[in-house]
Amino acid sequence: MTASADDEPDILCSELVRIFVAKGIEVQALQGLGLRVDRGELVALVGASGSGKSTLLTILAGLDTPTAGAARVAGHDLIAMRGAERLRYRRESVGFIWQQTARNLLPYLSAEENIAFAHTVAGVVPRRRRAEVADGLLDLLRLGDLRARRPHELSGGQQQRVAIAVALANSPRVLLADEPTGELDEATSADVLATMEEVNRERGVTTLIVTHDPAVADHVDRTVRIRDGRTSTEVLRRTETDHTGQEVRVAEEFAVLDAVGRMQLPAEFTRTLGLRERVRLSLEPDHVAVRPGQRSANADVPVEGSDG
Ligand SMILES: Nc1ncnc2c1ncn2[C@@H]1O[C@H](COP(=O)(O)OP(=O)(O)OP(=O)(O)O)[C@@H](O)[C@H]1O
Repeated sequence: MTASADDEPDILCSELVRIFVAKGIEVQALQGLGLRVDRGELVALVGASGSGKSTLLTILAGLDTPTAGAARVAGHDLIAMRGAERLRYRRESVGFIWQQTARNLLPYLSAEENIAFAHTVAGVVPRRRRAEVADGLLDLLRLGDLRARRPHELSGGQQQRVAIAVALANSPRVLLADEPTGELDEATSADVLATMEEVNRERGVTTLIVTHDPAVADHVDRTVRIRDGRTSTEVLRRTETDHTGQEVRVAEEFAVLDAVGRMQLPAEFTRTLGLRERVRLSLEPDHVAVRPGQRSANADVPVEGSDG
């Protein structure tokens, strides 16, 4: 492990590529993806099915390695990391929550025993402190009364709350969740997302949630969208006070410009203006204009594609 400077982001990916070869056919699941998540941030990662979200999360979890590019998480270089460090990274630096509630917990152990098992496997928390750490987590996740129940005696939402406690057992710097509300109904999903928000606030654990759940917008300040294996847009949200003194949430969407100046135009823009293959770019005083490269039927009317 390399010691990380205090201002180093907890997740930093650049030009990440992951190519799978299945039956002789190459699939580029990640195509030069960049992502930065600062310490203590709570970020949602969204994108259509097949856009590369799970591929990215599996790499960040230390379970797969990219074909090319750079990725650092919690001070670890995920590309250079080998056997023993990789194992230690998975046990100490990251916690995971999977969509399938059953995948997160051992079915024959109670909530409390599942946390104790995570402690035993990793051996990070000293024995004398384990009971106290488990009590703190059961309190934080509102599981005090349910500590002796086994997974099948808990609702889906309660199981995911135990899963969060288990993921936090070894005080990881980074929490990764792959569709944590995918098997839950709307009300339970909102409860699990609110719990993750609270855990992030209380413990300061850097959290990345991959989700299709639109309700996530109510719980995170930043949503990153992946399209075709690249980060395409980000939505930033902030709370402002309007002229009547009311607090309102304001959301603003940005296109992501990568280190070498590439960005993706929204599919709706390219479709509406028939932009394909070649476009005309021009630098205006305060914006860049993108025009169709092919001659338009009415050449006198320039079509402005983007105003920055
Ligand atoms: N092990 C694999 N072998 C071959 N192709 C794969 C493999 N894993 C993923 N892919 C392909 O990589 C692309 C990205 O898949 P990925 O599972 O990362 O998408 P996703 O955004 O998580 O989708 P979903 O929202 O449906 O889970 C897809 O085209 C998928 O078929």
